[in-house]
Amino acid sequence: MAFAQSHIMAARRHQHSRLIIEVDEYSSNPTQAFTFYNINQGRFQPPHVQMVDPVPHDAPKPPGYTRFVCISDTHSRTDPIQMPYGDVLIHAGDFTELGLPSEVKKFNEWLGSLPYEYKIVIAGNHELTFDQEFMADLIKQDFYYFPSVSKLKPESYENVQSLLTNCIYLQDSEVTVRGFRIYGSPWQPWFYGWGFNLPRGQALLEKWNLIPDGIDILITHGPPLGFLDWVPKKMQRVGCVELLNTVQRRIQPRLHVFGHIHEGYGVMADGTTTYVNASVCTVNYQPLNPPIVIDLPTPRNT
Ligand SMILES: Nc1nc2c(ncn2[C@@H]2O[C@H](COP(=O)(O)O)[C@@H](O)[C@H]2O)c(=O)[nH]1
Ligand SMILES: [Mn+2]
Ligand SMILES: [Mn+2]
Repeated sequence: MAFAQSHIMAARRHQHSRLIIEVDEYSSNPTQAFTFYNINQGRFQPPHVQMVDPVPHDAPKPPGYTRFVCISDTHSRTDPIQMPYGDVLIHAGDFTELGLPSEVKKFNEWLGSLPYEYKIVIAGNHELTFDQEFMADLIKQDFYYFPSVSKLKPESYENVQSLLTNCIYLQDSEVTVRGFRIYGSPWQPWFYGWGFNLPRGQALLEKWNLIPDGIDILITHGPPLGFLDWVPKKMQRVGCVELLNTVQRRIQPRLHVFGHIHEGYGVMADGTTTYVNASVCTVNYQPLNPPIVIDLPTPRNT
């Protein structure tokens, strides 16, 4: 009996224990990490890793599917975007230039004009006012790096999230819609000290460790290493190594939507997860890339 009980306990512990992701030895050099894992493991190569053609906007939705319309990096330039039919809108951050309340209100009005059943939004590094710690530091530095934000009164942005009345805003949090568990997080690797920047390695891994097991759709502002994260002018991979390891080894979502690296617009898949870089704006901040449509089978009992 004692054996049977301890055996059951061990099985339970196994069932509830979570895979621990550790900081990668190549964390601080993503280009080197990409080369190493490609040569030694073929980690980013066919046949399991492929570019994917996006679903045409006029393709009929298969019965029993939910249609996701994915956009990112609209940077207050929504007017020319042709929005396709769909059920759920996902915006992966950088909807403004500086997170000014006037920009947030305009974006919220635009969201209100769209017909989707659910609209899910996260912040990016340009939504400065959504990052409360960033704003507190900025005030201490007398707005040295962002003088145009200095005219804002703290009362106008302290509760800036509440201006987003026409969507579900996620910030290290999750929501279930149509049976899909969806998690959103704005953090990305440090680059010139914008909002929600964190150093590569342990600091970012701690944010990814907040993502619960069992998430179906992950939304982050930045890409994981090796998926639509290439910056041609620098000849660099800039995706987060810890995000890749968390996505591929622990979360294994059906869909991972991000933006941030405008040059990486497109769709890839690794056999488990479909990766969408939904940047609407090009590297010159022109809103020329169309929204990306993804159909997923709707979970039963919803
Ligand atoms: N070499 C790197 N370039 C980066 C990184 N993060 C962003 N970028 C470049 O900036 C644009 C636009 O980004 P935004 O957040 O200001 O809209 C992006 O397309 C890249 O060219 C980085 O970590 N390293
Ligand atoms: Mn952007
Ligand atoms: Mn960005």
